[in-house]
Amino acid sequence: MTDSSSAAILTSLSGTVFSKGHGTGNDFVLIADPDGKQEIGPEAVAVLCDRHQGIGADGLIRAVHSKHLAEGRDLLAMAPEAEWFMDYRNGDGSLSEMCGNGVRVFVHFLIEQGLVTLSEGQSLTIGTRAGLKIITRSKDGYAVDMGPWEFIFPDQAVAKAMDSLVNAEGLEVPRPALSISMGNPHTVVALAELDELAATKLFESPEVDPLPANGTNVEFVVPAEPLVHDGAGHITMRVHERGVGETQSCGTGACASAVAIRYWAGAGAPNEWQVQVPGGTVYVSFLPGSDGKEHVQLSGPAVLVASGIIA
Ligand SMILES: N[C@@H](CCC[C@H](N)C(=O)O)C(=O)O
Repeated sequence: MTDSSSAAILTSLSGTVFSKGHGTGNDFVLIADPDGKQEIGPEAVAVLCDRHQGIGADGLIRAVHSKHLAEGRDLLAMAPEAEWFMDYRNGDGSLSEMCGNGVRVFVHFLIEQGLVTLSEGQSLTIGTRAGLKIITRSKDGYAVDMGPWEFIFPDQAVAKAMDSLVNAEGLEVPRPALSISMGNPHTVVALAELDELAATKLFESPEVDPLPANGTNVEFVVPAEPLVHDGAGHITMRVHERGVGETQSCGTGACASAVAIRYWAGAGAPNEWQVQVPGGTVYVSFLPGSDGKEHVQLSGPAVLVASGIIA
């Protein structure tokens, strides 16, 4: 994009109030647009998320009443209480179905803006492009019912416990991987050592073969040795996010990583997981859902650091 087109975009957004927040270092620009009057297109998102010439963030979240978006109206027909919709875009402007860290920060933003009231222990249902999500406020943050997980390539995953090969600079040979949908796509690679994780270079997109139809987020994960202590599985993760690059954390990626490592660990693997990411720790639990399916719950903090006005 040229300097003049970036400047024109910033001028068109002049006066817009924004907040900046993060969940374990996965950072977002947040804009309240309850009446759906300020659609922010892909180019504008890329300009605002630029870390040198914009505000800088991994993604942009617009808080909009569900009734103003087609996807939101479909969800309202099922759940009239889902008043708010998380309109999420990656830092490059592309849409993603879901953002796990973003959901927590979104709800925290709604509360801090006085747009919803939510006490500790209470839950809120919101709309996302991956469907309805229920968020419960806790003492330390928020727990999100992310719904059921799915294999992206179920036949290969079940037959061979892997479905693709992933390569990245720093790895000597391509590694077997498992592709998991958390509403958005993930490909999880297990590495044996923390040194190997540190040596993996994530400036460029990892090569994934076969690549899921809409691209993928790639998680590199080292299981702790021993894997389980204090009743929970422990893993360390780095991620290369679709539409962003390497980030400090990815909530849906942490869920997909726990799914894959638990699957590989086999019978007796725990239902509670702690996922260490460069920006902190998030927690993943597997719980029975009211629909009879296994649901994934993601818990972690949400922080708002600043607010401002686009000049
Ligand atoms: N960081 C997010 C995931 C954001 C979307 C992802 N980059 C994609 O394109 O699917 C999270 O916390 O889940």
